[in-house]
Amino acid sequence: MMTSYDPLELLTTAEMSAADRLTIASGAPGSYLMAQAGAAVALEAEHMLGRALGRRTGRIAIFCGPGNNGGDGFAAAERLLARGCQVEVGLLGPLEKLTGDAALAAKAWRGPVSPIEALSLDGVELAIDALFGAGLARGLDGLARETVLRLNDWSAATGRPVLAVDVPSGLDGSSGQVQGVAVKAKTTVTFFRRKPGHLLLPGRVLCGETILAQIGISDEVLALIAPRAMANKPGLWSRVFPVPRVDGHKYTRGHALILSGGLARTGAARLAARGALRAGAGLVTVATPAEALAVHAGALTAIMTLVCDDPNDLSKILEDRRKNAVVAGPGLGGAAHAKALVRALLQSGGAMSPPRGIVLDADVLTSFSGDAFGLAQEIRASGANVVLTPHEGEFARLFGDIDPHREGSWGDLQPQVDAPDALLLALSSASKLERVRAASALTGAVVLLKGPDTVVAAPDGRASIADDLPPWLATAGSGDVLAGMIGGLLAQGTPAFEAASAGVWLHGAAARHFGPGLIAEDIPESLPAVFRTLYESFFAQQV
Ligand SMILES: NC(=O)C1=CN([C@@H]2O[C@H](COP(=O)(O)OP(=O)(O)OC[C@H]3O[C@@H](n4cnc5c(N)ncnc54)[C@H](O)[C@@H]3O)[C@@H](O)[C@H]2O)[C@@H](O)CC1
Ligand SMILES: [K+]
Repeated sequence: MMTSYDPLELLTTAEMSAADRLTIASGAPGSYLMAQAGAAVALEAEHMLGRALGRRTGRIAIFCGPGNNGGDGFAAAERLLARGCQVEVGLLGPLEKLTGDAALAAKAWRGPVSPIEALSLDGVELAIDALFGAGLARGLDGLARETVLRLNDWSAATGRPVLAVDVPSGLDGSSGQVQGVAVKAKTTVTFFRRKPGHLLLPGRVLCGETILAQIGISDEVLALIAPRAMANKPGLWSRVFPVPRVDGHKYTRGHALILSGGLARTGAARLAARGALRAGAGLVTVATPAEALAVHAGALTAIMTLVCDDPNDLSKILEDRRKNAVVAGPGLGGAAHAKALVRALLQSGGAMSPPRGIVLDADVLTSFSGDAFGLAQEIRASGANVVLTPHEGEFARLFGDIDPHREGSWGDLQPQVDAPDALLLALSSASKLERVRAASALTGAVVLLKGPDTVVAAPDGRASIADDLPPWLATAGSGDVLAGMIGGLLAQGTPAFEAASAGVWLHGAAARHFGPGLIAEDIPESLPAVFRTLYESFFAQQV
């Protein structure tokens, strides 16, 4: 059965094997799961042929590997043959070496099996890639590599599609990274739950459209597996989303403070402020150097202004604990100035309850380049709910080349983090998910690493991955708006992980609503329409 909705949980390949084992242990034979997987692949193959040719004929070539992914290929082949399709099967390696369910599926296949190099693609309408799935253990080489390249060349030259079983072969399902080479699929059929690699780049592009099929694994296994990575969809954060209440008023919706840079760079703070206001903060104030006050005052209406020239001014302003969320970074300017302001910001608030929400972005992150330990210590000492929102460049400058062996670099931080060596290794991992998790575990902040596959991670290991951000969101000032929106959600009391995840989703939804041609100013203005749909569909609230 194919699902038309997207469940949130994302399972690593190890978690998926656990789901498989638990299901088999509860009495469902592995051969049954494989038959179901094969049937789901066969169904999609027929759809694809039907779409391409308007009929269900045309040669199908199935490329099977030596494990259970290949077993799924055999199961699909038998199903397609039974449906009257023309199917040919090639196997990587000797038939006698197949074991377990894959051997049973191969035995049940009534047609011939060619060595993989002899399986011709001439005149083929659809190729099925069942070489490797969750069991990929290393980079592809030799005949496996040649076969993948042959499939890709054929597809590029003829425009005919490849249907991948579980993941395109060569793609690591947990990280979304390519191991040597990988198949470029038109469609991927995966089972039970998606994996992080279906969402993370380049995986998402290599998968083409990912279709989820249910093959008899019960949702009950999720309670035992307790997956920590989720697709970033409203279901992830709707429980704590600040839907306005009839008996609420602007003071219950918090007060966001946005720090501005000097005269030449005020736009970024205004974009962030507009984002915070549209995201629902009750009040928004821009704290600006005196030199830029007139510029802001002339350009702002609903948003207030305050003069803030130095860290002392900021500490004074923050004595007002109703200012419960702060955004610092967009257009803030010079490293020394930004760093001094952030120190004052993190040291203010003390034992505020609930702690102040703080978004650190752009120039603030750059001001701590190479000093992730220093930033981590300040964040941890502050007791604030901090969200860091780097793009790849800022992330690399902050966490890229920290030296764990430098005398005193850890300061008093080491006892505060679990498995520090593993954590430092993970910071340079090829997996975006693992890098962001490590950065979060190190700093004690929620970390959001931007991109078409934005990842948000919390210090406890929870993570969300976006899968629907439109490419036109990458426009000047877009990140400033995002930082402001997260500040606006924090001001309303949304917990940091959910505020960051919801901010990412709303940002993408606003961009999708507006469409191509979007500039940063359009994002806050598109939010009302997004809220309307969200409230009606998710909170059953008439708007
Ligand atoms: N819930 C599940 O886990 C289910 C899994 N099924 C299928 O089973 C697959 C996983 O099966 P396996 O664990 O057998 O793994 P795979 O079939 O992905 O691959 C394992 C085999 O490939 C070899 N291998 C790994 N990397 C290689 C490389 N780089 N070069 C050459 N050989 C390499 C291994 O030695 C092993 O023989 C899934 O992807 C899915 O298609 C389905 O049958 C049904 C349910
Ligand atoms: K595959």
